[in-house]
This record gives sequence, C-alpha cells and structure tokens, in this order.
Amino acid sequence: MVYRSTEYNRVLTICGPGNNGSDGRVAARHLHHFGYKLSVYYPKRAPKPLYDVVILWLESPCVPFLSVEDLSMDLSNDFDILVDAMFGFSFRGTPRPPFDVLIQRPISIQNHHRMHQESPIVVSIDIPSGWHVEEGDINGEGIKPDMLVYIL
Ligand SMILES: NC(=O)C1=CN([C@@H]2O[C@H](COP(=O)(O)OP(=O)(O)OC[C@H]3O[C@@H](n4cnc5c(N)ncnc54)[C@H](OP(=O)(O)O)[C@@H]3O)[C@@H](O)[C@H]2O)[C@@H](O)CC1
Repeated sequence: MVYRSTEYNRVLTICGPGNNGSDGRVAARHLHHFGYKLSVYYPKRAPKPLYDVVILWLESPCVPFLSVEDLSMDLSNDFDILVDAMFGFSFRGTPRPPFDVLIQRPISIQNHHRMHQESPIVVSIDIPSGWHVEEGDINGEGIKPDMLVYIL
C-alpha cells in the first residue's frame, strides 16, 4: 500500500452512474477490509440488479452511503483520500449535473491546498474523471489524480 491506513485512514469514494462507479464501490469494500474508514457518495443510482448487490455487500459491513447534506464544503477536513470513481472510458462531452459541480470538489481542493498544506490524496480508477478515453483532458477541466489505478 502506498498510502497506508495508519496515515491515510479516512476515504471517500465518489461513484458515478456506470461501471466506473461500480469499480469504486468494489474498491471501497476491499479498502474497508484493509482497515480504512470508508464512506461512499453515490448520487445517481442506476437501476441495475448487479449494482444493488454491490451496494448490499458494502452496507453489510457498515460503510455509510452519504447524502449531499453529509458532505462538508471542504472535503479536506474530513478525508485523507478521495477515490474518483465518477467516470471511466464511456465519459463524453462535459459533465452534466450533479457531476458538473461534484467533479470540481477534488479539483478545487487540489488547486487551493496543494501549495500550502496537506490535502487529500486523489486516486482515480481507470480514467481520471472528465478525461476523454482517447483524447485526454481536452478542456483541461478533468481531475488530475495523484494516483491512477487501472488493470490492463
Ligand atoms: N467494460 C469493461 O470491459 C470493463 C469496465 N470496467 C470499468 O467500467 C468503466 C466503464 O464503464 P461504463 O461503460 O459503464 O461507463 P462509465 O465510464 O462508468 O460512465 C458511463 C456513465 O456515465 C454517464 N456519462 C457519460 N458522459 C457523461 C457526462 N458528460 N455527464 C454526465 N454523465 C455522463 C453515462 O450516462 P449516459 O450518457 O448513458 O446517460 C453513463 O451513465 C471503465 O472505465 C472501468 O472503470 C472495468 O471494471 C472492467 C472491464
């Protein structure tokens, strides 16, 4: 583990509506069992039975699913790691609500805090959210993660 649970314990996984979000929820389950303190934010739930199973797996070991009211304005106060599981290779165009605002949260934390103090580590799954899978960060408005996790 690069970011050990003894030092980076509080993890927020932000999940999108597709399979990248599912990867995020599976990652959350594993991280929970590795001793991290997990929270999941999954604002746009897709009505798919397989996704429901993953949610049940997670809720059974008491990983809280947060509502928008639970999220503080400055996520850096509450979390040591943000897992970006909003979008993967099927992202197109510019983010639509509620992700247009949500995607800005990790970006603004990185912009404001990085130079002055420790900020949460941002870990993206497969593709940084906001990036086109082939064209990259076209508008320069995608997430710039500290770590990218993908499997070839
Ligand atoms: N398939 C595989 O082989 C494997 C896949 N894997 C994983 O799955 C990921 C790909 O999953 P995916 O295809 O479900 O798409 P994903 O990137 O999660 O997003 C789709 C959702 O985003 C939405 N959406 C799109 N653009 C949007 C916008 N501008 N603003 C807002 N919403 C937007 C779109 O909505 P729609 O356009 O359909 O209305 C849809 O709901 C891949 O990166 C990897 O992590 C691996 O686990 C293993 C092997």
